[in-house]
Amino acid sequence: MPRVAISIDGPTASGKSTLAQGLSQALGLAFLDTGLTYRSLAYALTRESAETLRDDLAAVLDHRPEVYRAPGADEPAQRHGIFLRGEDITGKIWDASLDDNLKSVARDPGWRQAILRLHQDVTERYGDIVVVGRDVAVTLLPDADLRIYLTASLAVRRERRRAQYRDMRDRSVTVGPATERDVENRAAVRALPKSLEIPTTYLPASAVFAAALHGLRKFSAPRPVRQGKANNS
Ligand SMILES: Nc1ncnc2c1ncn2[C@@H]1O[C@H](COP(=O)(O)OP(=O)(O)O)[C@@H](O)[C@H]1O
Ligand SMILES: Nc1ccn([C@H]2C[C@H](O)[C@@H](COP(=O)(O)OP(=O)(O)O)O2)c(=O)n1
Repeated sequence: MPRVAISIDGPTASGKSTLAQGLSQALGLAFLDTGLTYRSLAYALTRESAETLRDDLAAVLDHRPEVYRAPGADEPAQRHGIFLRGEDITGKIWDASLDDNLKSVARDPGWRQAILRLHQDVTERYGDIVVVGRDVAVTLLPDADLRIYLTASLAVRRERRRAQYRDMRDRSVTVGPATERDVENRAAVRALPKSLEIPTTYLPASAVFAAALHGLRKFSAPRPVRQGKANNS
């Protein structure tokens, strides 16, 4: 049973990875960025047949999450790494030419199911974890201690992504409005217990981090003992 499991959902450039990285470092957790698996599969499809990948994705693709083994550690004990048949492809999954493959993978329920199974293996192996990505609260971490949904206006998300990738010519900076999937996902997270929506448009990353920690404390605090009428007399 994990000591702590946190899910972070939200649209592109709402600050999911930034918050996850901060929480995993502060609390000494693993950090699984599920978007990296979607990107890796988009890349793997340029090298392997869809049939081979569908048959047993975990046998071909290895996603090693970032891991902080102690709260407050300066450096992770392990950095994010994606391996295709043992070859490190972590640096190859960002090219904008993979965008079409990425969209097909994300839309296909069969691929989503295969990726979910791979992620379930990872969360079982690593235990205490922060997981980032669309739909993870609903599909991957049904027992999370805290479910975060981040929002930010489209203009702010576009500006964040543009600034983030300013010096990286191969990366796609396209950021669109929240998709139908984002809207459904937001409603689904809201309906779950221990969920916290953080509107980040006007909040610096440090304030988002503080709000998340506050939520974690609130939801993990023991419930106050109710005083019955008989005890109050
Ligand atoms: N609250 C915030 N305020 C301003 N910039 C932020 C905030 N959160 C994240 N950023 C910056 O915005 C960019 C996108 O954040 P990122 O965490 O990669 O988003 P996501 O994982 O949701 O796509 C990064 O450059 C990050 O430093
Ligand atoms: N759990 C996930 C993670 C990513 N995806 C899809 C949607 C995203 O456009 C791509 C790439 O993920 P990534 O985390 O890099 O994307 P964002 O920065 O959040 O837009 O994969 C998904 O459908 N479900």
